[in-house]
Amino acid sequence: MSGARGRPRTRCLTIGSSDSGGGAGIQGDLKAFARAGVHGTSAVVGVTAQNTRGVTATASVATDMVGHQIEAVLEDIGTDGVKIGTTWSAELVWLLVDRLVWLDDVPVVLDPVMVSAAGSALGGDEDAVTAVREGLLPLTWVATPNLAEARRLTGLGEGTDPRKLAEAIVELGARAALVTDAFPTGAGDVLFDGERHHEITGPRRASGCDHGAGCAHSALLTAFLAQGMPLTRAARTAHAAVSLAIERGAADIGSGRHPVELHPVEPDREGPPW
Ligand SMILES: Nc1ncnc2c1ncn2[C@@H]1O[C@H](COP(=O)(O)OP(=O)(O)O)[C@@H](O)[C@H]1O
Ligand SMILES: Cc1ncc(COP(=O)(O)OP(=O)(O)O)c(N)n1
Repeated sequence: MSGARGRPRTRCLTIGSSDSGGGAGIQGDLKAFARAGVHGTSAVVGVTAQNTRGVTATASVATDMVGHQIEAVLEDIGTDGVKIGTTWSAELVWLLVDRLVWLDDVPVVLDPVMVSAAGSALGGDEDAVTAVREGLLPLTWVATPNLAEARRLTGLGEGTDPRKLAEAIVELGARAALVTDAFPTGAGDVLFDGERHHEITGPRRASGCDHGAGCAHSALLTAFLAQGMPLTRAARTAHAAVSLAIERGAADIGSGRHPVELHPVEPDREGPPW
């Protein structure tokens, strides 16, 4: 398979849940992959009945079926990057660990989704969080929690400096941690690459179109790393793209928190194209 410029096309696998509203989850990730020019594949671990106002029902997919999806993708198509979103149970997490531990040199981005912007619970129980901590974080290249998720993962309290949260996640085994929407004023993220802290800042958008922002951000980050972009540039480019996607969001879709609307991203160029 080759891309428009004759090079082999980059492939990325998203492991997460369906959002019936099309803004976040698997649907949001596949749109972000397409925007970044990579071929997206998926392993659906759960289904949500969801719109821009919230989640009304959830169901998980049988764990062995998740395993079959991952095997089907990897044995034929292969992957250059993996993004993990919702992880509903410890059993599912340990299956993912078992399958992903064999991937050599493939960036794994973990977006530990626990609650939607509309306030609906999307994470697993405490056993699932423990399994993420003990099993998945050590396989993770970059974890991308928001502040609340970072606190739950680390057990650190309200008011903990986001830089300390990122360091604690690296101590738990991730190679790097990017705490999203980490500043009380303005907007932006805090990245700890295992050695140094980087602040990624930008204007705060108030369009009301932020549903799917976290999914789009971590999916773009996965795509950029899979394409070989250095981590700090990938993190800055993903934030800039999502910030614009909030500003120019899909305000005509739904009556709650409208979805983000990603615009084409060309990571081959020196800087962000916007
Ligand atoms: N109002 C906003 N204006 C600009 N950027 C934002 C805004 N809200 C979130 N972001 C950016 O969107 C990305 C996803 O972050 P976040 O919304 O925290 O994810 P999640 O949906 O997982 O909570 C981050 O790069 C963050 O800085
Ligand atoms: C199925 C599903 N997965 C993940 C999320 C969380 O999406 P996110 O991008 O963090 O955006 P918000 O929902 O917080 O706006 C989700 N909602 N559904």
